[in-house]
Amino acid sequence: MPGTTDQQQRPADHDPPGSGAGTTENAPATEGPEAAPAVGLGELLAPVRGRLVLAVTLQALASVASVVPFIAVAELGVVLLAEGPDGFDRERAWWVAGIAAATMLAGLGLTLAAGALAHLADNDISLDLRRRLAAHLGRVPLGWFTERNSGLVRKSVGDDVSAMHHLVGHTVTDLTRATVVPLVSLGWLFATDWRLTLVTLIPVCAGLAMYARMTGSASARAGFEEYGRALARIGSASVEFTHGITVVKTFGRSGRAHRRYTEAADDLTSFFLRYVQSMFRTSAASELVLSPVFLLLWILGVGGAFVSRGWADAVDLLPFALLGLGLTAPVLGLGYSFDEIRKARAAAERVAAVLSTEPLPEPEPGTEGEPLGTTVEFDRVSFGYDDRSNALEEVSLTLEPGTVTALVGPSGSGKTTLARLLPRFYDVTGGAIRIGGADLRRLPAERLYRLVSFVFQDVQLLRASVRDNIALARPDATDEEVHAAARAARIHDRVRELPGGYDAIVGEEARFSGGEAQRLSIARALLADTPVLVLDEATAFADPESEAAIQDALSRLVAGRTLLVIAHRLSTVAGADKIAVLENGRIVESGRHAELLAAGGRYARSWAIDERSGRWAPTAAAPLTPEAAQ
Ligand SMILES: Nc1ncnc2c1ncn2[C@@H]1O[C@H](COP(=O)(O)OP(=O)(O)OP(=O)(O)O)[C@@H](O)[C@H]1O
Repeated sequence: MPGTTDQQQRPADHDPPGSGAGTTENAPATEGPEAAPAVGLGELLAPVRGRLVLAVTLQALASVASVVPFIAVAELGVVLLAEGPDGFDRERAWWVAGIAAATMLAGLGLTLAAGALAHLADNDISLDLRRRLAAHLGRVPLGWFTERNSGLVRKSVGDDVSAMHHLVGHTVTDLTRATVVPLVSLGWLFATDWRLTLVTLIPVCAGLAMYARMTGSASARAGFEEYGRALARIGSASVEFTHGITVVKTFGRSGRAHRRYTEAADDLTSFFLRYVQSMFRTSAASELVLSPVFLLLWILGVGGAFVSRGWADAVDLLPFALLGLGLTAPVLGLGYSFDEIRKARAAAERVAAVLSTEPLPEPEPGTEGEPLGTTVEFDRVSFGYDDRSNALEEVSLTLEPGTVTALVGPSGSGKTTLARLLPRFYDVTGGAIRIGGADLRRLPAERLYRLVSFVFQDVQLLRASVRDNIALARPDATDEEVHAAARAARIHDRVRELPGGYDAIVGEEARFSGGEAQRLSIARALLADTPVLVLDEATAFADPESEAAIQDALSRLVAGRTLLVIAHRLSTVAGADKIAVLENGRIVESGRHAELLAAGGRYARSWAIDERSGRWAPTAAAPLTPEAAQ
C-alpha cells in the first residue's frame, strides 16, 4: 500500500476507558464491515499440522518409553527378590536393566526430538501468522483501524503471536504426555493386579473430581467471570489514570481518577481473597490426594492390607508404588500450566478474529476499471456504519479536475464520513463513487492510491529517516525530488538543521512539533503527487505558530489538483470552486460562496451567524485555491 495511505491510518495509542482492550483476555472481535467466516484454531495451525502430528507421535512414543524403565525396575525387583530353586536369574536381571537403560535413553531422545519439532513448528507458525496478519491488515478497510480495533491489532500482531508459543511449543506435547503416560501405566497395572489398580484409582478419581468441580461448577465459572470483570475494571481505571492523566489533572479530577484506580485495586484484592477462600478447601484437598506422597502412602497402606490378607504378594506392590505416582504427575503439571494454556487460547482467538475481518474486495483480474481523467463523482452515495441508521443518504456531488470543493455543515452532518469514502476507508452501502468514470470498487488498491492521497488528523510519522518518511509513497524518488517537496512544504530548513539532516531517524535523532509533522506529511503528499487530494483542514491549521507556513505549503499542494476539503474556515470556503452544505447526511445546498449567499438559505444564515460569533472569521492568510499557488 502506498505510503500516503499510511499517514492517515490511525492506530490510536490508547484503549478507550472501559473497553478493557489490552487488559482482559476477551478483546472485541471486529467492527465496521461484517466479519468474514471465522478463522478457527485448526486453520491457524494448518501450515504446521504435519510437524505437530509428528511431534505428537514422537511424544507418544517417548511417553511409552518413559514408562518402561519404571516397569523394568519393578520387574528387576521381582527378579532380585525371587526365591525358590531357580533363585536369582542374573542374565534376566541384566536384560531388564539393559532394557530400562535403553528405553530411558530412547525416551529422552524422543522427548527432545518432539520438543524440538514443536518449537520449530512454533517458530514457523509465528512467522507465518505475522506474515498473514501483515498481508491481511494491508487489505482490511482503513476505517477498520479505529480506536476500538487498534488495541486488538496491537495485541494480536505483537503479544498474541508470542503468547501462542505455549500452545504450539508446549501444550500439544504436554497433553500427549499427560494422556499417554497414565494410559500405559494403567494398562500395565491392570495386567498386574486389577483389584489393586481399582484401589489405586480411588484417590486419583477423587482428586480429579474435586479439581473438576472446583473449576467447572456454575459458581466457579461465575467467580471466574467476576475475576475477569474485576481485572477489566482495574484495567480501565489504570487507562484513565495513566493515559488521561493530563486532562484529568487539568480539570482538577486527579483525586477522582486516583480514587477510582485504588478502589478498583481494593475491589480486586477483596474479591480475590473471597474467591481464594471459597476455593481453598477443595483446592487443598484435591492437591493433597493427588500428591505423590499421599498416593504412595495410600498404595502402601491398602497394598499392605492386601498382602497381609494374602490377596497379593509384597513384590506386586512395587509396580504400583512406582507407576502409581506417574498417574497424577502429568495431569497436575497440566493443571499448573492451565493459566498459560488459557492465555494462549485467548491469544489464538484474537489472532483468528483479526484474520476473520472482511478485507476490502479487490476486483477480479481482467475486470479492473480504467479511469479516464480524474473527475470524481459521488453518485447517490449512501453509507451507514451499522444497519440502524445511515450517516450519508443519497449524496450526489461532482469534483471537477483542478477545483477545490469544500464540505461544510454542522458537527455530525457527515463531512468526515463523505471525505473518507473517497480513499476507500469504507465501501459505500448504496450508490457509487467513480474516478474518471471507473467505480472505486473496480480499482486495485495500488491504482487507487496513485490517484488519491489524503491528509487527515493524527499525522503518522514512522520510526525511519526523515527522507524515508517523506518518500513513503515513492521510495525511488531522488534526493533532489525529496528536497524540493520539503522546500515546497516549508520544512526543508528545519530538516537541514538536524544533526543527521535527512538521514536523522524520526523519534530518535529528530523530534517534530505538531505543525512541523504536518508540514512533513504535506511534503509526503506533494511527493506522492496524486491528482486527487482529500484534506481535513482542521489538521492543517491546528498549529497557529506555523499556520502561515502551512497555508503556503498547502497552496502549493492543491495547485492543479482536485481537492476535497473538510472546511472549517471562511477563507477556505469563500475561495472554493464549490461548497457543499451537509446536514444530517444529505447535501442541502451547493454552489459558490456568492451564489449561496445570494440564495439566502442555510449557508447564508450560518455565514451570518459565524461571522457574528467570529468562529469562522476570515484571516489574513491566503485562501486555499489553486490560484494562490501561482
Ligand atoms: N466510526 C463510526 N462509527 C459509528 N458512527 C460514526 C463513526 N464515525 C462517525 N459516525 C457517525 O456518523 C455521523 C457523521 O459523522 P461525521 O464524523 O462524518 O460528521 P462530521 O460532519 O465530520 O462531524 P465533525 O465536524 O464533528 O467532525 C455522526 O452521527 C457520527 O456519530
